[in-house]
Amino acid sequence: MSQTITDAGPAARPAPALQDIRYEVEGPTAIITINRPHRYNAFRGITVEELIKAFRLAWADRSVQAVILTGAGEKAFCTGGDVKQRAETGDYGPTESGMFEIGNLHKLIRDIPKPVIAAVNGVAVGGGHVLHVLCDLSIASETARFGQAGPKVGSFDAGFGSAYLARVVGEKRAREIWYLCRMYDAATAERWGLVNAVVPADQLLAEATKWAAEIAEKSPTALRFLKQSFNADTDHQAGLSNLAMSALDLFTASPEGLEGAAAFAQRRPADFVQQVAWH
Ligand SMILES: CC(C)(COP(=O)(O)OP(=O)(O)OC[C@H]1O[C@@H](n2cnc3c(N)ncnc32)[C@H](O)[C@@H]1OP(=O)(O)O)[C@@H](O)C(=O)NCCC(=O)NCCSC(=O)CCC(=O)c1ccccc1C(=O)O
Repeated sequence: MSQTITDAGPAARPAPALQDIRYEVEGPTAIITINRPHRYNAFRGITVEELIKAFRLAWADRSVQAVILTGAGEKAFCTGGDVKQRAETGDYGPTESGMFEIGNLHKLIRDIPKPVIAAVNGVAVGGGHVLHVLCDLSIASETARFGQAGPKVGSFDAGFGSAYLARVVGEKRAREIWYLCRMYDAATAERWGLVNAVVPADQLLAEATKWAAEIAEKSPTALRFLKQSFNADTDHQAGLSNLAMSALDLFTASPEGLEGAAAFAQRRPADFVQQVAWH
């Protein structure tokens, strides 16, 4: 993905038609909302493609100085890959590009030279948890819950999802999160440094907007260099992410990976051990 997007101004580009997300600009803030509440805001291929379009719009729009990423409804921020879609078709569904670009989305959230704030309005699990971890800042509602679930449903993110998480919460806690697949409440997330602040659910978006407005008072150039400086220390994890996504492509098509998705869709415990293909 290109590192430089020429700022031609929003008028130069027609707004794309979006079906899985909403993109709104309010003053200096772009608000990107994953809008699949019937699937707890799980993402499919199209969702990821639209998120990439939205982040690129926010990058190119000089009036936008901060981005808020959130989920529609009160239940979920994002629950990662759409496991039902994967159980039905064996993949995350068709896309314009023909690719499932979750790795590029991860890199884009890091590369957009403007602070990204996750407003975590409910469950953030699996690939949805990874999205909030990758945001510069996270503000959670008191009702938010956090965790990784890949090893329960035949998936994993062994790129930023493991390595960058360990930078945020430390090795022991990152390993606990991935190995046990428990869910953690907002107070624990705040204590562990996973989120910057916790607020009542009805104040979440207002609080995130307030933080974005405070950011917008600062020098965009100073913030751009600071973000790039913070990122530089972990940019090598992008290579790890490429490897992890290649591994995940193979794993999700394996009997063990397919068993995880099928068990979730059929609401039964998975029998992984019978499907393991190595000794
Ligand atoms: C989120 C839950 C903990 C919520 O539990 P609960 O409150 O009891 O509600 P439910 O009745 O379970 O769910 C409500 C409703 O939503 C549907 N749903 C929830 N999550 C998903 C999902 N991920 N995909 C599709 N549908 C979902 C659920 O089926 C219900 O629908 P009904 O019609 O009412 O039946 C709980 O739901 C839960 O644990 N969900 C599974 C979350 C999960 O496992 N996500 C992880 C996917 S794997 C992953 O994300 C790690 C890998 C990764 O990051 C990645 C990296 C690169 C490429 C892809 C991925 C990827 O994400 O796969």
